[in-house]
Amino acid sequence: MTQNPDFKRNTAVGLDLGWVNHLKVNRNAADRRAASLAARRTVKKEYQAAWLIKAVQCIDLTTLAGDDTPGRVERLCKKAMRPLRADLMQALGLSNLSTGAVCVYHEMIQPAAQVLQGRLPIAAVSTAFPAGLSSMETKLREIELSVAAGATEIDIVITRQHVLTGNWQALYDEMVAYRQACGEAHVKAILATGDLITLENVAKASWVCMMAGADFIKTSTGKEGVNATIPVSLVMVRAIREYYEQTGFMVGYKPAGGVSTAKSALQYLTVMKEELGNEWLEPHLFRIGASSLLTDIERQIEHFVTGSYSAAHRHAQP
Ligand SMILES: O=C[C@H](O)COP(=O)(O)O
Repeated sequence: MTQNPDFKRNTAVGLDLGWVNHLKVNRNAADRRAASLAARRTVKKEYQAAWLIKAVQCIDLTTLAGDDTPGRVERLCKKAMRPLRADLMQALGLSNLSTGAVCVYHEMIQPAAQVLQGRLPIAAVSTAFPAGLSSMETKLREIELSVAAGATEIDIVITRQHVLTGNWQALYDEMVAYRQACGEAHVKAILATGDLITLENVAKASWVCMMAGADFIKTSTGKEGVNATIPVSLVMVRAIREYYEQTGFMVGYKPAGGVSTAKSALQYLTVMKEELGNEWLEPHLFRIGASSLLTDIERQIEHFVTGSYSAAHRHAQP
């Protein structure tokens, strides 16, 4: 996930229940800050194009559908390796561009690996995605099988009932076990924030997963009623910032689910830049989990290059 040999991967630091139990979140303040961030920073023209290229590099290009086929995954992987049309790449003076990774179900790891040949990371969703309600034994085995099949990133789903019942020890223990089962593969902890009811629960779950060694914290599976939002993102990235201040470990952030427009991608980049700084705007610390976002980004870049929009259907869907 990271090319930097000096990068210090997060490891379990122990569960500090006193800290977790005292976490508080002011919902109104988070909403106000979210609204002001969206309104305050707008980027135009070549700056916008540069930010959109950055967004492309941070996409986990995703297909997580019951009717996925090796053919669809093959197209997704080809798109991930060449996310923009050749004429747009040429106009922008770019020779190399790819998304951060592809993200698929376990059964699609092998078809993805055949196309990618190690050129891009494969993230696999795991632990009985999206509900997470299989036995622990099954979930750990699933992780091991996905790593053995070639996934270098594992997106696990947490057990929501541990959060909803305040059983932080159980959440910590499962996250430690998932991290261990991943071995060298990096682990993204999906909190399914739309199921967690309060922002305080989101903050606490973020902290517990980081204390247990998560490499990334991720908002959603894309299957909850409410997926990534800016207020939830503010709570999660502030937890990442404080965790870094306390431990020195840099944990990544992945908003996922419903991020389908270039405009919304720019908002998430803004949150990262304003709250965490430029260091967190790289693919080893920031990903956007999205299935259709790339289509809109390519359209906006085409508009920047040619001055006009083409219909979305003219852009190859992954
Ligand atoms: O993790 C990624 C999400 O499942 C993708 O959600 P989306 O299809 O709404 O972009």
